[in-house]
Amino acid sequence: MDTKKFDIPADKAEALVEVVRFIGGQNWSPATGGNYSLRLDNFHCLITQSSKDKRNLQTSDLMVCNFNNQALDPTLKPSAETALHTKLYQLDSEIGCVLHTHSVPATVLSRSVSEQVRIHGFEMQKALYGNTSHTETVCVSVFDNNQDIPALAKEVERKWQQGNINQPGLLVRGHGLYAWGRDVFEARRHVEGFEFLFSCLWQERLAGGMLL
Ligand SMILES: CSC[C@@H](O)[C@@H](O)C(=O)COP(=O)(O)O
Ligand SMILES: [Zn+2]
Repeated sequence: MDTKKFDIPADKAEALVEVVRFIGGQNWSPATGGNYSLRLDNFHCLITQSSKDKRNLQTSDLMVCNFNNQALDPTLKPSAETALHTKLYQLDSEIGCVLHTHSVPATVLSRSVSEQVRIHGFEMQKALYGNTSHTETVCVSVFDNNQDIPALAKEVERKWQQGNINQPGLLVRGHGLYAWGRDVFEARRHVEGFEFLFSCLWQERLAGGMLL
């Protein structure tokens, strides 16, 4: 067990809390759903404790876990989905922040497709790293939900290694969005971009097709 004391950098904790409160204010993290983390180094992340109210998160609601999903302070209970965060940090050393939301559009859209959500024709696609035109097609991978989070993380690893995750986010069916970025700012832009795009797609579906 890694019980090393870790001094949490105040600026990082405050930046993470600020983005989580913003997300909570959008109603993308209701009923304690969602979890949020930030890389501290190549072995540790700062992550939300389990079952905290994300709309009014405090820096004291954060804790440090290592990439083996162990809490440095064993008296604190880390997010139930810590293993997905730590898997992403290990898959890509450039990932600096992982944000997991439970919005209505992401949840319903993920239940209406099989393996991916295809997004085409929206200017907002450019909010997602690597996308430069509405004429491209953004494919967001969808994973079946699983209460066994380490198993779900392994499935993410498998698809990642096959090259099948090429956007800064993925959906878990009937559950929500995981989005990431090199820092909190970029991860927030990705969450906002995805949530906007999912909302557009869902509203188009409700309207019975494209509104063009
Ligand atoms: C309110 S149910 C949501 C949880 O089961 C889970 O999916 C979630 O996102 C929050 O879990 P948490 O342990 O608080 O990080
Ligand atoms: Zn969740």
